[in-house]
Amino acid sequence: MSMAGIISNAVVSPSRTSLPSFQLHRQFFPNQVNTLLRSSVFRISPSSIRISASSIINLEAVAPQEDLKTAFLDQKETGFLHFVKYHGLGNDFILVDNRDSLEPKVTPEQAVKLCDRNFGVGADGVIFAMPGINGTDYTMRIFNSDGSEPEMCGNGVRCFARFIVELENLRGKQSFTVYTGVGVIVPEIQDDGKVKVDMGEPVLKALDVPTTLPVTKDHAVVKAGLEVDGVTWNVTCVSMGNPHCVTFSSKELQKLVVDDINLPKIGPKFEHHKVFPARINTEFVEVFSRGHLKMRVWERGAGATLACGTGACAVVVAAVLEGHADRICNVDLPGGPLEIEWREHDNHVYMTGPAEVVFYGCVPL
Ligand SMILES: N[C@@H](CCC[C@H](N)C(=O)O)C(=O)O
Repeated sequence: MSMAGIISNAVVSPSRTSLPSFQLHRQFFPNQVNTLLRSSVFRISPSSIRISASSIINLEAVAPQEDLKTAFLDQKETGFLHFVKYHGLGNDFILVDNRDSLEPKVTPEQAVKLCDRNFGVGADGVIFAMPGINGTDYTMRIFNSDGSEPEMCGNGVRCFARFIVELENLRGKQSFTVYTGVGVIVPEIQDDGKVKVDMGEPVLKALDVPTTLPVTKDHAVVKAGLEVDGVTWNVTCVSMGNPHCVTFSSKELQKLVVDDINLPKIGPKFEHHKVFPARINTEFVEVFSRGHLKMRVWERGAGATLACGTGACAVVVAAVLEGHADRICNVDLPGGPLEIEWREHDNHVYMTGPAEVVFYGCVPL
């Protein structure tokens, strides 16, 4: 449920809390309570908003939710960052309306602070909705939670598409062109609210992934041995604009059981391995059938996340190349499933999945 949704049903109660707080914006409320709430600090729980003021105020009279959202997103107060937090299967992002400039409103250092789950808002990355370039409708840029800038983000682009729909007040089925670090990406909002994205062609040439691992066929690294932490993993390397190393097995284990993988221990060793000059995202995959896979991911610049869209695309490409799966698969991630198709006739990968608002927020910058 969005914060606006929570607010419209909420009873405000007094509370003293030292937990992370957000400044409540007066435009959420009718005039008579503006003054009282303007400087109040609150935190949200599933059923209530707690305010550090001493009065109890009934908020039933707030304006309709759509107006609240529009009013909130229109705020341009200096010194504050207005954002909407979204998630795609638990891969969460702070979305910033940056349509008036090609300069991100947040620096990489500020992004690190905002993404901090204890001292900040908490997210896997910060995404900027910017004006389009090269004839596109919009530009998307993203900072990982460590402040690095990846070329592309699959779950992020679905969240981006839903954010644009909200910013522009669009209705029904929509699609637009988005300029990213990998070129033009085309997300399409479907009737059921899910977002289908043409993720373009996978890049298999080792030098372009990039990896210095020896190629196994056609300049690509498919089921090659890579030693990490004393284990020889069989890996296939795929770039979906950003680099991925996918493994289904090791020399010792014919099939991985992904829940048994110690991700925080092994993930960083893949990420910083010398054969990956731009670092790497790593996917550990279990095959249930030719159309059903399960993966866990260690992301470059973000660590273990609940989902990775580009990762799921890379997994299906690798599964087809290694002969484990057909071209249309459901991929289970810790945060839920994605539908992935590597289409034969155009060589493009298509990803379909959800993107949801978590809450609306405002922080001093
Ligand atoms: N979670 C994303 C990928 C984000 C970028 C990645 N951490 C990288 O550095 O390449 C996705 O859904 O694709």
